[in-house]
Amino acid sequence: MTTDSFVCERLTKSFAHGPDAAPAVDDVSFTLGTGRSFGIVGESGAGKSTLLKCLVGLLPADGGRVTYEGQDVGRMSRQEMRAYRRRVQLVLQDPYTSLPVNATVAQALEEPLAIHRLGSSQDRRARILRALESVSLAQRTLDRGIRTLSGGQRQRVAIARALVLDPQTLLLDEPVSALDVSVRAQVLNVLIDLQEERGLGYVVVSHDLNVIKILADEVAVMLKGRFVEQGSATQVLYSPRHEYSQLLVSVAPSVERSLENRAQRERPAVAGTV
Ligand SMILES: Nc1ncnc2c1ncn2[C@@H]1O[C@H](COP(=O)(O)OP(=O)(O)OP(=O)(O)O)[C@@H](O)[C@H]1O
Repeated sequence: MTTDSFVCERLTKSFAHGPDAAPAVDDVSFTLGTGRSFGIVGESGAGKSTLLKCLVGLLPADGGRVTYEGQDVGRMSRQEMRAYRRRVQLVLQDPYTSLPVNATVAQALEEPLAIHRLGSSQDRRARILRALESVSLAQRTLDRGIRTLSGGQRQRVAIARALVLDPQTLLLDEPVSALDVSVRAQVLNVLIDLQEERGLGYVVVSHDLNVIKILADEVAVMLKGRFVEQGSATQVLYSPRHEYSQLLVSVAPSVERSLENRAQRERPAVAGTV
């Protein structure tokens, strides 16, 4: 039986107030099943990052409700919020700014464990090695400085930094958009494999429909703060109903190839199509 991890009900968030101010997130509802992927696609400024920040409790919502495994995120005590932020990890789009640039990889991966006061030094080492392996980075990477890594390696370290806490859900904000086309497929493959190995749930936002096609089971199309369409990936991507979704699908390259990869579900190596 499928259970739900996130239930987001009529969520609204505004930054400006007054008669002409449009909410950044406007009456958004969706459900994420445990171990499933929910993709949100929309252009820059649609409200995608704001929505993720509300989900993780970094921004308070103005209206509506988010629950995670039945617990109201807006009503958590400090202690509950701390535990929640271990289980739900936000991976930001730009590994250049989200990682401590002067640290080594080992230090960057240990930091979240220290913040959450988790594990003995032996246990921390085991978690770090497991996370590193999960993102296909060699153990010798641990001694490298963050500055010396390529963009793809940094993004994999950013994902590993989330994984050391053994989360259940990752919120992925444009997980590959800061990367060269040639390394996007590498990182997408890591995310696909991780979900199979660890049963993680994903909420993934992107302006790139191909990324959504590869990662998501359910898809919402976001325009000016609202979900104008949502449904199964196959429905939204094959038979979009809203004219804005139709426009997005019509201009996205490599549609068929990505859909075929999803449909096969053996998850072969993602070709460099995105
Ligand atoms: N801290 C803030 N203060 C004021 N306005 C904000 C703030 N953060 C976001 N906004 C506004 O909210 C709207 C939605 O922004 P958001 O960053 O959520 O969009 P997005 O879809 O993630 O865009 P992008 O893909 O460019 O990151 C925009 O109009 C933005 O200017």
